[in-house]
Amino acid sequence: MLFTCYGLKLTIGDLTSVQQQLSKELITDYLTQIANRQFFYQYMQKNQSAPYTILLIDIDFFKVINDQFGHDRGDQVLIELSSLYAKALPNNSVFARLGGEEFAIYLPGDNRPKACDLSEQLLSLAHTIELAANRTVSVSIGVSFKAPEEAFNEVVKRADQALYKAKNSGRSQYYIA
Ligand SMILES: Nc1nc2c(ncn2[C@@H]2O[C@H](COP(=O)(O)OP(=O)(O)OP(=O)(O)O)[C@@H](O)[C@H]2O)c(=O)[nH]1
Repeated sequence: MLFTCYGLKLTIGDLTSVQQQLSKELITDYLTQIANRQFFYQYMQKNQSAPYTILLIDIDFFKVINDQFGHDRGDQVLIELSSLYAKALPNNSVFARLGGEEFAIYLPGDNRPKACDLSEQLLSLAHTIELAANRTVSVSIGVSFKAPEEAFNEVVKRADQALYKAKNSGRSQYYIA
């Protein structure tokens, strides 16, 4: 069967694929192609019953990277970091770009040694992105574990406070809330 939509003749199959594409675009970050903020918060809201860990990751001095190496290189850094992290993360985690140079990871469970190992790994991976001779990217990370009965926005708030401490203590490190 054919439908007419904005002057185009579309089959049901076409409409389904357009709809699927639009649904995917709504939850995907346009630049890095990982999940976006909207998807991340919806996912957290729906997965509140079991223990989980949140990692907030923020690239250090990103404004300086843009200013010194150009906005395109800045974009490239966001893409490279996303790709490195997406490959390194466990399959059951959710990785999203919250906006700008800030990323978040939802990790099922609240295993502290595991969160520490992962944070160390993410700090090291950032340093594999070279900006110039002897100059690499660095990130700061804030970690929080969901407390019983704690609302998801409170868990994120504590991770954000830990991130703030990591930034204020010299960057390129992680803190646990
Ligand atoms: N290239 C690029 N830059 C972006 C994008 N989104 C936000 N920015 C830039 O990211 C920069 C963030 O700067 P700040 O919030 O000052 O943070 P910072 O320089 O990383 O400093 P610290 O977080 O304190 O280490 C701003 O200059 C924004 O313009 C983007 O999609 N691409």
